[in-house]
Amino acid sequence: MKFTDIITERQRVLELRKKYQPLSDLKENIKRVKLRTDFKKSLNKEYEVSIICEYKPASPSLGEISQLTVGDVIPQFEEGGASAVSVLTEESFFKSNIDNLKLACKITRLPLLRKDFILDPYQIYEARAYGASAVLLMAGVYPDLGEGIELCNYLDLDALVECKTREEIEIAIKAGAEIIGVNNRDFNDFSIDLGRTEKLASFIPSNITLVSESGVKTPEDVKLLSQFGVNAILVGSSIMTSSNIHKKVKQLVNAGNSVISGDNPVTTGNFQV
Ligand SMILES: O=C(O)c1ccccc1NCC(=O)[C@H](O)[C@H](O)COP(=O)(O)O
Repeated sequence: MKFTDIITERQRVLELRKKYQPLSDLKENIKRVKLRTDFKKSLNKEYEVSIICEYKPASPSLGEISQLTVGDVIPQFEEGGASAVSVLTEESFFKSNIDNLKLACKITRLPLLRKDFILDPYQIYEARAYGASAVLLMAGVYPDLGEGIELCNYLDLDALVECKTREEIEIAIKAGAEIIGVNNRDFNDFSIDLGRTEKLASFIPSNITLVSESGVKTPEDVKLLSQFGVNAILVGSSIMTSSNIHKKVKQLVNAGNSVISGDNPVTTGNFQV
């Protein structure tokens, strides 16, 4: 399976969604959906690396991960001290859907990220209509990043702009990104390299919120990434496969709480001085 297969499938399902629920309907629905902001704020805690916990039932790299529902896991994310929740909404490869976002809204007051392969403004409106506080925009995938970020601003959504290279970071900054995510997973062979965050962190100014995404399994991983000046870490698989989700989240959260004020007192923003 190639990354382009995911995008092709996403495009196919998107066209069906547009027929099932036209944009005009979504715009009507948005008027009735309570605004959930503060995603960015929840990631910017002084002397603390925030943990974003992801609802992820399956993935291309692991196949089926868990049969637990959002109702099973989100209260445990909350109890463990998660700062925000990411909900995967892709059907075919991640076995979730947009209704899980709506359900998540009823379960938690934590900020909610819509995690998907966003290709079209329709999906940004959809995220807002289903209760998201933020959406993931991939710098290498979304057709016009500046317009995407502007639409997010217009709808009071935060945009987490995912970048894989220094060039993508430059594009994201020019487009007005305020939150940048560095994904540690290679989308060709699915290998993980936490060193990618280390490599790219220095190109991200400290006024931009930095999120490290993917491959985090242990408190040691959290401590390592904390040294690179990240503000937040997005974790999915290792939490979803844990036999004690609440305890696992707490361990990662505690690791994020202790590092900056303890082991790395000289870290400021995304740059180490
Ligand atoms: O997770 C995958 O296998 C995957 C494959 C191809 C494209 C994207 C993929 N994952 C999306 C994500 O970014 C992760 O779900 C998220 O960062 C959490 O990662 P992890 O903690 O490693 O589950």
